[in-house]
Amino acid sequence: MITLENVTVKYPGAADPAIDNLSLSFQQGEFIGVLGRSGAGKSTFIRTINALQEVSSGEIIVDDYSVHSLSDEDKRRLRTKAGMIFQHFHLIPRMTVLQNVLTGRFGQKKWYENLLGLYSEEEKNEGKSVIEQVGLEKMAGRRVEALSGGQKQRVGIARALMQQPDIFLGDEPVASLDPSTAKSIFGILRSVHDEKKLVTIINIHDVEIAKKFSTRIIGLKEGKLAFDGRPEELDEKAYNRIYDE
Ligand SMILES: Nc1ncnc2c1ncn2[C@@H]1O[C@H](COP(=O)(O)OP(=O)(O)OP(=O)(O)O)[C@@H](O)[C@H]1O
Repeated sequence: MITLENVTVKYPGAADPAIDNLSLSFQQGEFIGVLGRSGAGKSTFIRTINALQEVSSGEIIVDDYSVHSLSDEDKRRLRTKAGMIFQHFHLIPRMTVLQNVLTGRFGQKKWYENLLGLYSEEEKNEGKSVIEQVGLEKMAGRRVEALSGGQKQRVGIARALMQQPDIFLGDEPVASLDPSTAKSIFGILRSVHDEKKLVTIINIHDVEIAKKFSTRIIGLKEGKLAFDGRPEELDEKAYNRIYDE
């Protein structure tokens, strides 16, 4: 469903590529935890899959389409199919939970509908249903600025769900949360993933959480693949391959 063929990403002026000749394939239903030291290329990897970052060479193929040869319009359409969850949530603090969640439909609506905040009853009901799915039903009318970090990330997940995605991408979505909240957020992500049979690819620093919730672990080191296997295959030797200097 998602294939990377010899993908290299080199930032202007950088001595070494951030992603170095990576070839990988991901199938529907896989929940992939991406590990690696700081600077290993994890964020670049996620952003490249979402066509937010251009490749320097190689190809990314999603559902038979080569992402980087798509027009800007088609790239936007592809992005609506990939729900992105961010470390710092990227929510609108003064708007309510429901209003934030409804913005997940942004890419699928006409510009003036977005400008005027026009949503159908059906969309509002769907918004309420995804809010319920992440356990925030009592807070749909509350402003996001009055929520805890864990609750904000649940809103982030609900907004991504509102996109009706095929792919979930997460760039360190629990890095600013305490360990127990982080686990509960991963629990929600995994149950949504299983229910919708998505492809989920998430960068994470916490190896224990990655092993507990992923079906597959990818380890990056200096932009190259240092590990690709099942969580139970990530033994000490593999761990050292990813994290040793
Ligand atoms: N916009 C940019 N311009 C130039 N270099 C960049 C840019 N973004 C990232 N880099 C470099 O590319 C490499 C990979 O960075 P990236 O952010 O993808 O790593 P990461 O594994 O996500 O790190 P972290 O865990 O610290 O977030 C690093 O050497 C970084 O300095």
